[in-house]
Amino acid sequence: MLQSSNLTFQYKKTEHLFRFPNIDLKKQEHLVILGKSGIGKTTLLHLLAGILKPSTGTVSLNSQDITVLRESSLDRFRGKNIGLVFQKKHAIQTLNVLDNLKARLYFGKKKVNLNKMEALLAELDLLDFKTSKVQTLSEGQLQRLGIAIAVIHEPEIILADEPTSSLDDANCKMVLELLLKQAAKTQANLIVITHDHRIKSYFQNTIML
Ligand SMILES: Nc1ncnc2c1ncn2[C@@H]1O[C@H](COP(=O)(O)OP(=O)(O)OP(=O)(O)O)[C@@H](O)[C@H]1O
Repeated sequence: MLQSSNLTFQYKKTEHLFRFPNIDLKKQEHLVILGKSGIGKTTLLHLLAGILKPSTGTVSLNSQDITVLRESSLDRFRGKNIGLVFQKKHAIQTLNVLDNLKARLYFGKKKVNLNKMEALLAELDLLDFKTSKVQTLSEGQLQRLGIAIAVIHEPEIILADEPTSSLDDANCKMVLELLLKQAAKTQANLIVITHDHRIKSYFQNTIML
């Protein structure tokens, strides 16, 4: 399903060349990538998502090497196949909760299905807020909306950047269980990058950068 091989990356105007270990995940296998601050975790996640182009190496999702795709094809591919849970919440502030999900489906060229959207919001304890504007949500609700936006289009792979670092143990457990449950529902791969060692036990595969 997801493979990366010989990935290296250098930011413009910097000396350091990042070298990343190879990744090989079969369907429904999950991975946590650990490492201290500044080691390159977000850089690796952005390479896996096709947000950054590597200096060398390949990233293949379902046998499609995304490093050879042009910008517009890559946007389409990412919109359809990848779900991103960002450190900073990325809902559209001026839209309500439901419209944020519709926007994500539209971007991924997937059908809008009200029942499906409402079922997901119910699972994430957000159904009562479906017509609420994003600005009025609490931090926890925003975080759960971030997960809903990342998975509503049923991506092949869910990539999460530090989803638990600022959370207490109970919320850390809840967010991880939600991510794992959503991944199981659509048979997606889940990759989490973090420096939060509490979450190691949830994953069968670990890479330490
Ligand atoms: N656009 C950029 N240009 C130059 N250097 C960058 C850029 N983005 C990140 N870096 C540097 O690359 C290194 C790795 O950054 P990255 O965000 O991947 O680390 P990280 O392991 O995710 O850190 P953290 O856990 O603190 O989020 C850091 O030293 C950072 O300053």
